[in-house]
Amino acid sequence: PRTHSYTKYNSFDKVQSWIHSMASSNADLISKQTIGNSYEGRPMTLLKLGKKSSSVKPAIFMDCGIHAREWISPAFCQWFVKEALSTYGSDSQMTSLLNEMDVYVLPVLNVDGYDYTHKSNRMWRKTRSRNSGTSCIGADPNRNFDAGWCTVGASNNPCSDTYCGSRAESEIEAKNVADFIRRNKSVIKAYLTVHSYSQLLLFPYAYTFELAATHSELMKVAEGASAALRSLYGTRYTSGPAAATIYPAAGGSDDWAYDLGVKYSYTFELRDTGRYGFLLPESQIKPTCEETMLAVKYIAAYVQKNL
Ligand SMILES: NCCCCC[C@@H](C[SeH])C(=O)O
Ligand SMILES: [Zn+2]
Ligand SMILES: [Zn+2]
Repeated sequence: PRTHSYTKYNSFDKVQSWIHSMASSNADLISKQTIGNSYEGRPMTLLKLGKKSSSVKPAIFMDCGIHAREWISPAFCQWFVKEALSTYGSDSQMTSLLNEMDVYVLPVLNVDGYDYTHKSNRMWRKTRSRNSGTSCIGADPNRNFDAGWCTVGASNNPCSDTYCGSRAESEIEAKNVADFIRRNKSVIKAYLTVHSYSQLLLFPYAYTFELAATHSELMKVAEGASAALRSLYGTRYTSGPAAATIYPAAGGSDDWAYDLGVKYSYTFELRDTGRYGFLLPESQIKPTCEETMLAVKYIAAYVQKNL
């Protein structure tokens, strides 16, 4: 049967059926909405976690699977949803968080690419959009946002894995996310985007070496989150502004959200540091998700305290 598992890398179809079953599991705490379709017509289904309320609540937005081959990322978003729903009512912090805030979770942003890595090319990164004038397919959705678009750390060659696209938000998947965040920017207080690998907790900017206006606060929170993560299994993360900590890279979703006014904007690079890389064994899904929960909850608690 189409069995979904939190400790396996689930196919797109399994994730989709899981999303629907979660959304119908607890109408008081979770609902779903499709924020648009992908290039190949797959739905981009967003889960909204949080105690149902007639008034608008401040929110956190988290996306996973923007890069197709980074399978541990969607696995974490699924884990987060399970943890949130199963510990609401028993874990005081999660209960407080979901009472006071909403948490939007997009389990798989790059749905076409994710499906393609399961069926064709495990190492695919980009979207699956057709580029004119070449047989090379797709653009890097994390170079496609309107943030210093294509100025640094991106390529204008459609055959490159960091192709920035024909224009900012040329990729419908990036546009669907940007549209949703724009529509809700008055309530979205934090943006988290989950990638792998390298064990890094990055924050703006990647499109410039200039420090963000709130650099010291972003750094303080990142260091606290990394320490929380490390407390479980000793996994070591490096925190810092992306340009200097990993590499300069324009067009990123985190830089774009930060410049839109989302004060707390972070990119996670989950396990490992290169031994398995994108091919992280399923045996590491559970420990990776457990430790990452601590970091995400740390950030969420900080955001909630500073509403
Ligand atoms: N906004 C860019 C943050 C730094 C780069 C993150 C990595 C994740 Se695979 C990348 O998009 O190359
Ligand atoms: Zn990535
Ligand atoms: Zn990465």
